[in-house]
Amino acid sequence: MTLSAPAKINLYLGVHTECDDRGYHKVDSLMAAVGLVDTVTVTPAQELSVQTIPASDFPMQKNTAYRAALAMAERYGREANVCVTIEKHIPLCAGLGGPSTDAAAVIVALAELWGVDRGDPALDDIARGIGADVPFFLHASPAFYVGGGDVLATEYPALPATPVVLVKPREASVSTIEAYRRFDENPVPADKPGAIASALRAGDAETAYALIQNNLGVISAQMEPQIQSVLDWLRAQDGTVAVDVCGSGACSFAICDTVATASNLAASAQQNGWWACATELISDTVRIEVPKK
Ligand SMILES: C[C@@](CO)(OP(=O)(O)O)[C@H](O)COP(=O)(O)OP(=O)(O)OC[C@H]1O[C@@H](n2ccc(N)nc2=O)[C@H](O)[C@@H]1O
Ligand SMILES: Nc1ncnc2c1ncn2[C@@H]1O[C@H](COP(=O)(O)OP(=O)(O)O)[C@@H](O)[C@H]1O
Repeated sequence: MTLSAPAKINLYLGVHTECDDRGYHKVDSLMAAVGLVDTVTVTPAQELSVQTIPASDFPMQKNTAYRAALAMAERYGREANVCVTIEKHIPLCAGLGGPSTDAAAVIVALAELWGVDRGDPALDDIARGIGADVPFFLHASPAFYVGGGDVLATEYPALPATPVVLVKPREASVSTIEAYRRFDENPVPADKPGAIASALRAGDAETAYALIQNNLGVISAQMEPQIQSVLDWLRAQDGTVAVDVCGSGACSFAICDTVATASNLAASAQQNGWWACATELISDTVRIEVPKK
């Protein structure tokens, strides 16, 4: 079975200083999937294995896909005897949710193989046990998450296939843990999410894009000056409608007026030595690919 596992951007990220029992910050997170995908293949095997292309520099057992398979096996009393191959396209330490979407793809694949209803709430519990962003990839996009950013509050109508450019300084990487730690040292207050949530509920994409914000991204840009350089550059370009950091970074995104703007900006960003990709907002999260006849 082959699945496409998309990246996400945060249209709104509001981190608060309060933390829950796990030490997770209270987070309001409004996420949307984009068309940049990892491709995850899950096939029956003698035992569980996970490999990535290109190969990872960390043990298979630490891969979120491996952890998700074990958690599924434990919950449903089954053996996770599958070989998982992940073609990686989503950059690491980017705030694009790469590890989270890969984990969600394995949850969806095993649920399908074992006849588990995709609406089973246990899947959300397993997902949030792997990481705060994982539940998002099991549901519709865009959607609003509360709690630690891992509890679904509202799914919204699909947004138009809006052009987006993603730009990441190649050497920059921000650890999510470190970004939250620095936030605690010097918290930046967040505006309330009500206005952007209302715009999305009404299907008013233009108003929603004007209200994009991320108070954790402010911290990440302070931690990594190259993120600030990318933000400044994107904001100075013609045709960018809204610009912000993806989650905790180090990637940033711009909503663009046209497909041509997104692809021209990706080309110019690459000439600046940055990783960049022109893509668009999509309405699906993890999806099982139907084999071509
Ligand atoms: C910041 C966000 C925004 O979407 O994502 P990324 O930018 O990393 O993609 C999320 O809040 C991250 O989600 P995710 O990357 O899944 O985080 P996890 O693996 O669950 O947590 C990593 C660490 O971040 C901190 N953490 C995470 C979530 C949260 N609400 N409060 C926290 O303090 C904790 O220190 C935790 O140990
Ligand atoms: N399936 C996976 N794909 C990529 N990285 C993974 C995966 N599973 C675990 N990791 C680890 O997660 C780290 C990136 O995590 P994180 O910074 O939270 O990503 P992001 O911010 O891009 O969502 C990698 O450096 C790697 O060690």
